[in-house]
Amino acid sequence: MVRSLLFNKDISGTVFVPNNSLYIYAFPFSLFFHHHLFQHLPMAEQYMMPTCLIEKKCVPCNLKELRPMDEDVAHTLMPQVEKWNLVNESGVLKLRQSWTVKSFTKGLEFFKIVANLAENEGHHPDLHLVNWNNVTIEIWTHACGGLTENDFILAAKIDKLNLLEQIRRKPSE
Ligand SMILES: C[C@H](O)[C@H](O)[C@H]1CNC2=NC(N)=NC(=O)C2=N1
Repeated sequence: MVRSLLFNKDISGTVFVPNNSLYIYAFPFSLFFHHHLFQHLPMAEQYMMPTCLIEKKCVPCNLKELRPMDEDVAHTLMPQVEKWNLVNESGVLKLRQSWTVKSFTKGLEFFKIVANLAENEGHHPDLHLVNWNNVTIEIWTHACGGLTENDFILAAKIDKLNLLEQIRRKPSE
């Protein structure tokens, strides 16, 4: 139970949903502003933070008992994929991010770099290239119809690629 003076209620895992689909995760901020509230918590709870996604590897999604994660669990991982939006498409949670590239072929180069990463991870995003220079990537685990840790690992690794910088430097074929 994490009480906040600011909101005067239990805010552990609270999500404030402004008028768009971007979720703002309050917990880290409340941790910063209300750290004195945490002194009474056992050490483990005070510093219980998600594992470091960038160092993990995606695992095969052929486990029969694979289940999509709950929305509140997804929010504990969002701070590690802060450029991504968490969207809920008719009950299916997905990670989504969009970029504008300079040309159609740059968009394809963008996809090629992401495809190499996806093949290495054995986990694959949905790639959209629309209106010739708008790239959108959506990541979710098709095998269970929702989000698993694999999706967050892939999202974190895509951000680490620094794609716009990479395709800017590459001469167009
Ligand atoms: C065995 C292997 O893990 C599966 O076929 C993978 C391949 N890539 C995948 N990618 C995504 N996004 N969802 C899946 O369910 C999935 N399944």
